[in-house]
Amino acid sequence: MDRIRIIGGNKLNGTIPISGAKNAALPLMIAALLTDETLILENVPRLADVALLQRILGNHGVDIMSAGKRPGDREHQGQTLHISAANIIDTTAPYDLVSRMRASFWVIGPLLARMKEAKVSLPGGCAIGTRPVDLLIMALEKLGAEIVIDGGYAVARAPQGLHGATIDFPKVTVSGTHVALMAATLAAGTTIITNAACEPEIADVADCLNKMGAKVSGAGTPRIVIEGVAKLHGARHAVLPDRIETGTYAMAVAMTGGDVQLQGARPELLQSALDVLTQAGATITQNNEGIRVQRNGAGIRPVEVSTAPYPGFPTDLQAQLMALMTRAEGASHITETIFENRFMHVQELARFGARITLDGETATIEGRPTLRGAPVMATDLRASVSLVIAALAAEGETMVNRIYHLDRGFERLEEKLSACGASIERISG
Ligand SMILES: CC(=O)N[C@H]1[C@@H](OP(=O)(O)OP(=O)(O)OC[C@H]2O[C@@H](n3ccc(=O)[nH]c3=O)[C@H](O)[C@@H]2O)O[C@H](CO)[C@@H](O)[C@@H]1O
Ligand SMILES: C=C(OP(=O)(O)O)C(=O)O
Repeated sequence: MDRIRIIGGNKLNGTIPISGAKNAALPLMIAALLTDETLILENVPRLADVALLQRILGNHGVDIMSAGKRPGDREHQGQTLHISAANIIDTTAPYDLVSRMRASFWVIGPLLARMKEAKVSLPGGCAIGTRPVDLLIMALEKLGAEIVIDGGYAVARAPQGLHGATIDFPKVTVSGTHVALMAATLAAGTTIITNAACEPEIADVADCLNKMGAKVSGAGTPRIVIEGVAKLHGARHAVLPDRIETGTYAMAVAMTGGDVQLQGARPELLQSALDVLTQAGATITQNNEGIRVQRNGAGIRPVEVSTAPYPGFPTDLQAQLMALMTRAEGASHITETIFENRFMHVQELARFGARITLDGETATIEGRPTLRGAPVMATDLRASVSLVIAALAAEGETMVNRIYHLDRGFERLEEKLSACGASIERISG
């Protein structure tokens, strides 16, 4: 299994290109199931999750071609995928594939809408909480589906097709909103989703659906209205930049000190996180290229932060902020309100000498002037990258084990960081 070795202590200086967002690319690829014409997606990141979803879609009979570079493309431009679901040969998404990536469960929405049936394995448990799918099932039932759980599968049927409905989510759910939105595009009549998730990835998917002929308005707000259409067609769409990758590298720079240009980043996608970084002592400026992050001289100031649905501080940046606060000049408090058990990084950060105590959903972090490198490993994606952030500032060597989590969500991580002066290398095998 690959590992990453980091020798801490170098400041980061240079440019980091921001990739397309994993959490938009996945539902956009799934949206291709809604049409028998080709959906062309640009700026798709090269990630393990994207490759796995290609396999899952392939299993349904979807044809995916990765187009070569075009003249004028940047050296590391994301890939362009031509996705054609002209013939769906199988409406079952099997356990061995779905259990490895939660978002693959979302195929249930488009399959039901277009094929009137789907049999999808319940997604695997995950290291950040129980993560049920009851609200996704509730939304599809409102749209007219009959769903039973049988043998670990959600078996869904809508023999008469789906129909429009009002779906009022009792809590904000990104997965629920994606699935309801995609399914409603082909339902007969109008669907209104209230208390919808407002994450930019939802608005990106809605933009793409509208290019495919859907009639969606209000995406990016808590009230989305979808007028169902009989058929969707092909389209071309570029995946928006990854705000979580952006925030992660911004925190890495705040941690090590230095001056880095996050190329292609869009500040409006992560304003709450940038505000927290400014409070912590980083200087953030927007320019034509993206976002510039600097911390020169000043220490790291402690912060009080609670995670919240968009536009609040993202849970997907909570672990990275905690790593940063391990070196703050004072005590910070970070409260996790989205997932009940997203603190697996706490015990690993302790290996660097960090002082963190947990009380329910709140972590208190007593900042320390120095961390020391250590062997570490993590059980989820963002926790893993928080260990990389700690390691970049720790004295001596850190070995990060089990890095397949990192490969799920960070494209060329070690290449991007070493180009800015980090001492970081992947050790294969
Ligand atoms: C691929 C992707 O985009 N993943 C993101 C997505 O996950 P995901 O879409 O799974 O997260 P949700 O927004 O659905 O979950 C939010 C909360 O609602 C709960 N819930 C959800 C569905 C349900 O049927 N019942 C239920 O109780 C969850 O357990 C959680 O406590 O949004 C999360 C919250 O921003 C991010 O951390 C993930 O990175
Ligand atoms: C939790 C995440 O992903 P997933 O929802 O696919 O587990 C994430 O991207 O941080």
